[in-house]
Amino acid sequence: MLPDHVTLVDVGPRDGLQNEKEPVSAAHKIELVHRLQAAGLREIEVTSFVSPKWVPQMADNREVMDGIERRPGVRYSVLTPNLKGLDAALATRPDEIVVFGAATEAFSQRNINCSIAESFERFRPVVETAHANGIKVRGAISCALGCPYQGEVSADEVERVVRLMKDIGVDHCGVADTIGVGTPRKVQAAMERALRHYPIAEVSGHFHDTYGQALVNIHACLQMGIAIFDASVAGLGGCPYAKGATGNVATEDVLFLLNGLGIETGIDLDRLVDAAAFISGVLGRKPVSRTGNALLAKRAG
Ligand SMILES: CC(C)(COP(=O)([O-])OP(=O)([O-])OC[C@H]1O[C@@H](n2cnc3c(N)ncnc32)[C@H](O)[C@@H]1OP(=O)([O-])[O-])[C@@H](O)C(=O)NCCC(=O)NCCSC(=O)C[C@@](C)(O)CC(=O)[O-]
Repeated sequence: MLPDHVTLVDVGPRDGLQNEKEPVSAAHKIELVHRLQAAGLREIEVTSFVSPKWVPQMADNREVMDGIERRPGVRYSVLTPNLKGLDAALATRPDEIVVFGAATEAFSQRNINCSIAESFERFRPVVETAHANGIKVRGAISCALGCPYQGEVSADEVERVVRLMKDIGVDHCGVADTIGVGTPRKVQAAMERALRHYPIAEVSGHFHDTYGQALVNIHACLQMGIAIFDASVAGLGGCPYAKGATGNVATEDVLFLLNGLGIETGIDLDRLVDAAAFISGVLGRKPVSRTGNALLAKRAG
């Protein structure tokens, strides 16, 4: 049975914009967050507290977090790879923080400059400190369906990292297809490993649409009862450490699917398309979203 309600986490302001070569102003990022919450998004990944040398686009993290007019009922999350990032993030009152590990050693090294074991030594005090401050911790497992350096990734490798997340007290397990190579059976096998250690309400999917498989993978997760997905308005994005990776699945496309299935999200498609048009205008290109472009063309007559 499919779930009645799905939560979409819009990661556009963070995952979507982190790889943009031209600087996007803090004011535009803040406006994007405002438009997303006006469309009904209740979970927004706003920014990351990572090294500005590694990801310059997120260097304005504090300005962006401080500039948002917060709405009750909306959860604002930020990425923190280590205690330095968490300390800086705490000053901006995030509702949730995200630690991001990888299913493969090669990607862990390229993305956060350490081994998987070292990454968890860094995450452990981050989780403890976040919890001591009453903040929930989401974990993301990159390259759970394939790695740009290693290639195939097995379900055993995914489960190893799921266990590490559970061992250090991470509250939620996000399974991420960083390079978009997953297909439904493989996705279900990876999700099944996450579900051995986390309740279904604390497992989510994060799909990049590089090979056009994201929606079918989300449908495969829905069939398992999974009801939380990351998506990125206008299909923004691409990971700086995964060559050729395109954006996350577009939030508009996921919403169109969910609306068609009669699954409740609380999100207004027209206002979401407005948000997609806004940020695409800022970036000077069309949304990478079938639904967004179709509705914009319809509006234009
Ligand atoms: C993790 C580090 C920081 C380790 O980087 P490092 O060089 O190993 O760290 P370090 O502790 O040796 O410090 C080196 C320098 O970085 C500074 N530093 C150290 N930590 C921080 C911090 N938190 N904030 C700001 N500055 C920091 C530190 O102060 C020092 O500055 P310096 O003395 O040279 O001037 C680095 O590798 C990094 O920032 N990597 C970027 C990771 C990233 O943002 N990747 C993209 C997001 S993950 C993703 O997109 C995947 C996901 C989640 O969406 C799911 C999916 O699709 O797969």
